[in-house]
Amino acid sequence: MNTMNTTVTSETDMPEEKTIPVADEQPAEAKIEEGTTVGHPFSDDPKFKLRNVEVFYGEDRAIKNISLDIGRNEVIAFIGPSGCGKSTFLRCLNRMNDSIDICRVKGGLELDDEDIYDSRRDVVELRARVGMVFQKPNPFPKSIYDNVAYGPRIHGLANRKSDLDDIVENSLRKAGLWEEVKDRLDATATGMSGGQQQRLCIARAIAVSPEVVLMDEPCSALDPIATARVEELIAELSESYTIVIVTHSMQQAARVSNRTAYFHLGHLVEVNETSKVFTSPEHPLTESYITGRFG
Ligand SMILES: Nc1ncnc2c1ncn2[C@@H]1O[C@H](COP(=O)(O)OP(=O)(O)OP(=O)(O)O)[C@@H](O)[C@H]1O
Repeated sequence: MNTMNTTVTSETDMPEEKTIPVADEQPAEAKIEEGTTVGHPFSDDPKFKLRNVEVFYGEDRAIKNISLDIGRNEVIAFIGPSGCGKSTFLRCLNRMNDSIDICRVKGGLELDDEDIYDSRRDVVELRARVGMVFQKPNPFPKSIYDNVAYGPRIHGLANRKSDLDDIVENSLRKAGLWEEVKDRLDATATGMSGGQQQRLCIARAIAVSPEVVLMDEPCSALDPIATARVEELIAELSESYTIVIVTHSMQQAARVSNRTAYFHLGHLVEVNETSKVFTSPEHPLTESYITGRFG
């Protein structure tokens, strides 16, 4: 038998192998064109209009020319590999990056057509309108009641004790916590379970009647039951608020959001209806990420 035709004599004779992309190794067709996002990054009824946004930490550019609208009363999820800039971009929406000395934000960022970064803007008022819930529940070392009453007190939202009581009760009800805590409002918040503490932080955020709630991986410190409870809550809150959620869980993004934004190395690669992102993504990098090839 003549085996000459099948004998590999050098590396160049090797059959071509298909490579699977990993984090630093992108498929050739997966080039990112800076400032270009595939899908539907814009909205007919934007709450936030974000244009050519760049964020620097010192000399390092963490956000690279991102333009996006966030619609009124939509739930939008930010997903992408670790370090791609999801939290940095989220924190621009209520100027949480102001507290980081080396951080600079450039571009057009508007909330209801008003410049978020206008130097005359009252940042305390901005953060009352655009509340935030963090990864790790961070209740104040105060009573359950005082945690929720804190914001309304500093913003002067209640003139009488009975008004404040109503705000506290309504906020705890909306956060699905009232029945569990109504008989121990004076108990210290730090004695609650992690899931209860996170729902308390959500109650605290909504007590000042925000228009937007930003959530930075709100369930990452919670068990599956507490996570399910917070996800139900997001669905209920989405009727009244715009919600922006950063999540590492694609299942969570699929369960709670209307649109999903995929970030990669500081770029916004794709924004689309959530069902589309998870069933037929338009960009090869999104596809690689959601099929678990990297990230
Ligand atoms: N305070 C900071 N000082 C300097 N660099 C920072 C700071 N915060 C974030 N970065 C850098 O900015 C980039 C984006 O980080 P960011 O935390 O926004 O990403 P992320 O997608 O939210 O990541 P993760 O999913 O791991 O939370 C990273 O390179 C990170 O190292």
